[in-house]
Amino acid sequence: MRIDVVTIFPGYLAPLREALLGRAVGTGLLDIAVHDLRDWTHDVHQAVDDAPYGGGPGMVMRPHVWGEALDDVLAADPRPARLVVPTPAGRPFTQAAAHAYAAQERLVFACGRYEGIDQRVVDHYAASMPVDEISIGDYVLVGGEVAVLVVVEAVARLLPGVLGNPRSAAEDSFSDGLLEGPAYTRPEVWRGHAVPEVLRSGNHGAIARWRRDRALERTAERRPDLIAALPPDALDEADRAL
Ligand SMILES: Nc1cc(-c2ccc3cc[nH]c3c2)n[nH]1
Repeated sequence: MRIDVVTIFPGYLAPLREALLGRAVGTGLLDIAVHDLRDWTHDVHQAVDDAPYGGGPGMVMRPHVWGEALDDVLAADPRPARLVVPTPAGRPFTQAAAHAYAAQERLVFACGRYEGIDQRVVDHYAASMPVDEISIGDYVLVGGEVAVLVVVEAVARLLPGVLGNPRSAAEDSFSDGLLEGPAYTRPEVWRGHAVPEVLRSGNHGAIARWRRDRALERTAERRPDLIAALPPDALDEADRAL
């Protein structure tokens, strides 16, 4: 997979070179290119923003700079790409979306700043390629870069070979529509808190049941919306008895 990120703060994307993602890049599982939007400006001030039509606070990112940048970035690789634009007004980014993105050959991220990017940029490219305006949560960041870090990490970990143990991704929270339950490791007792006995019993059937029950309890308590969204056949009789 190739990932391109266009931003006025390339340094914000440095974490993509670290740890798990850095190794994925180093082993060729992932190809990441970060581009400075200002490289496509032609004025001495390298202006990328201007006042909003209709008035209002802040500035809006100018369409022509974005157009020149995205034209060049898209042309640099023949693989079909999906343009992803983080915005508080976007569709929620979910684990299902992460799986869909992991199947893409190429993702191009446009990082907005200020009050965002002139809407005509999204409208223009949406006429010729898939474009997603996505939100990583109902809170407002200062720019799209942090959202890109979140999305790239959620997607990259799903790529074959990136995670040491592929079962981790298969047993993720949300993989079965539920939140993960609690996890424990040594010591058996820590500050008077003991590990639940069933987890030390060696009874794999009882352990699986206990973990499922804890996941159901946690999901019902913290995210009843996920319970409501489960398909009718998702809960078995034992689940319903909980
Ligand atoms: N989920 C979420 C996305 C954002 C976001 C994305 C891009 C820009 C550009 C300027 N402010 C931004 C905020 N905030 N919260």
